[in-house]
Amino acid sequence: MHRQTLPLAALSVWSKLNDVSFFDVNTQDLGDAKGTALVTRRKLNSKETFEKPTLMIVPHDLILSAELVDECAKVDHHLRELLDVVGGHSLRRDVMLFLLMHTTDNRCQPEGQTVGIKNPWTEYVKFLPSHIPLPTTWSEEERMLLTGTSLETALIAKMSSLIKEFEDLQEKTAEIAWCRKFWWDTGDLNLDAWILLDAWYRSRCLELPHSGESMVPCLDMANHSAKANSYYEEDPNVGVTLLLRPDVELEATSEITISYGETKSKAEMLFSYGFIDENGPESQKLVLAIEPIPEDPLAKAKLASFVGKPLLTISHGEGNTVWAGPFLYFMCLNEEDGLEFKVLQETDGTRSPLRVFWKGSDVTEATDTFESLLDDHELKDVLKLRAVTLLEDKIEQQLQRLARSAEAIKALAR
Ligand SMILES: C[S@@+](CC[C@H](N)C(=O)[O-])C[C@H]1O[C@@H](n2cnc3c(N)ncnc32)[C@H](O)[C@@H]1O
Repeated sequence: MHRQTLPLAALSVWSKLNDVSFFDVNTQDLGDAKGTALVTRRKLNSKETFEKPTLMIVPHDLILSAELVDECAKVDHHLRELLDVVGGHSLRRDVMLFLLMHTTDNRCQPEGQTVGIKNPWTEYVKFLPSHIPLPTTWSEEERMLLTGTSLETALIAKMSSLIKEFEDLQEKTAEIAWCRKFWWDTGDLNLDAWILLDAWYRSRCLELPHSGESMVPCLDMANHSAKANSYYEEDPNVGVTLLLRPDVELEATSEITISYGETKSKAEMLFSYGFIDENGPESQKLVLAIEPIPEDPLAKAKLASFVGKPLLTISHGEGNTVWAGPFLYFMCLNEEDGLEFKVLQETDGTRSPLRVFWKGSDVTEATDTFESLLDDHELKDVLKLRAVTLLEDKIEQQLQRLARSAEAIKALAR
């Protein structure tokens, strides 16, 4: 999408105009590896002081949260119209529509009107990067690198939901004159632009105690570290404050970092932020989707009635490898073993949803606990062996896929 950008050097002017205070902190471009970052202007020390050194204050009215979207939609009839037609699905999608309005080029219409009402975000979006290395923005070849990893199916699902959202936007706004003029007739708005809006949101939003999931201008220039030297707080009367952690001593031009989430796995970091922090949690996890056996006549009923998602998780940490796959136990059972599906007649004559019975007892709410339900069965060892055999098959298939992916990576590197 054609959009205006502003150099990082102009951010200090924007900050002054919008009352964002920086204390001893600058923004700096760290190049392709990390993009923009916050760095110290001078040596800072939080050791031996009682005051928590404040690095930045962002006023409350700049926080892009559900509240700001609602407030803006009250005065901006174009944004209101857009939200009425395609909004209301999720906060993420509403914020993406808000950002879309602010990136829509405000070239004058013939009658002298512009689209959307200006606010501080109209300029701030011009500082946001045009590329974020989230897997959704990777090329086909780069996506191949995820073959056989936990992210492969997650990325396929994410791409298909982004495509659906974009097509929905296109279809529902096709007859709105200003959308047609600025987006569709010019071809200015395409799927890549929608993917970038999603990447902005996911890589820059954070959870605030009062405002909820939000984007905070300027604070969103802070990069992540598992050993972050700073943290943020929200005061609803003031806004968001960035503070130096206690016992931190930093030289001038050191990077100021925050934590994007201490418990996030490496896969989650790559999926939502486009990088892996080598200092992040050590444990390695592989999550695979399990499909029922195609010849199983009960396959559809099992999928429909399983509590939770049919996943296999293999985790490795502290010298130990463990697996969990409750669907495998359910998947390997047949009617002869004691499994039954029934649709019951309710007292009002209606039919109940599918119910699952194991050896005569209703276990509809417990289909993810078959590993223990099997313990009372006279053939429990045989049944459990079937589940382990399915697990072995799944791992074997996975190893073959990983080997093919390794060959593809070698070919790419040549
Ligand atoms: C909230 S933004 C931080 C500012 C960003 N660097 C920029 O250029 O605008 C989050 C993005 O910064 C980058 N990033 C943050 N921490 C990083 C790190 N430790 N290593 C590599 N990239 C990082 C990733 O691209 C991530 O999606």
